[in-house]
Amino acid sequence: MSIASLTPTTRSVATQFDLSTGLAAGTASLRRPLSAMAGMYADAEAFAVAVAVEDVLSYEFYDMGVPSLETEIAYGTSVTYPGRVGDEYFMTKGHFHTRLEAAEIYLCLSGEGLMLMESPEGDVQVEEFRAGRSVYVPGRYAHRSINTSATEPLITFFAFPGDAGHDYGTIETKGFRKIVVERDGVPTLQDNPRWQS
Ligand SMILES: O=P(O)(O)OC[C@H]1O[C@](O)(CO)[C@@H](O)[C@@H]1O
Ligand SMILES: [Fe+2]
Repeated sequence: MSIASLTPTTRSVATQFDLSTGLAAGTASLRRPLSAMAGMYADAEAFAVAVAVEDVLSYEFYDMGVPSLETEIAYGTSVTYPGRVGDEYFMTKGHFHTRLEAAEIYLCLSGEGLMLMESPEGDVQVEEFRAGRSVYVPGRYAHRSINTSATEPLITFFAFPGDAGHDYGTIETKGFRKIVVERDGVPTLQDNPRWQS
């Protein structure tokens, strides 16, 4: 292959991700400390205590700066760290896509967890993440990654249409219908007591 024959671009076409950390040296990630998750966890008291004790990094991910165009593919890695707020596992905020019909694909690189998905009509789907397993998030489904390991980060690679956009407002206002908590050492799906119709 002639590397010189590649079309010059203002953006890098190749990125080296460290498979043990999920991170790309020299590329800035978007970092979400626990304090950025106010209102997301069911146990508000446990959340306040956890943030006061130490505002740890709960997850980080990459926005590789792909143009927001239908013809482009936004991608990156996402790293959700192990931890809990009360009985609820560390998780991403979660979102619908602004273009609701836009789907997304995830490949789990390491760790273990769940993808929680929910349609506006209230259909809830849960899929398992483990190394080598992909999870396809259909269009119209809000999605949230949840790390169910007590020790290992959940590392995924994701890709979605460049013009999908992120609608965080709906989840910030209403929450997901379901949450995942640890019961007798087992990840368990239960109704979200803070969900608002
Ligand atoms: O955007 P959230 O819900 O905080 O979670 C971050 C994850 O979602 C994505 O936006 C992909 O949909 C990624 O950047 C990352 O995997
Ligand atoms: Fe998404």
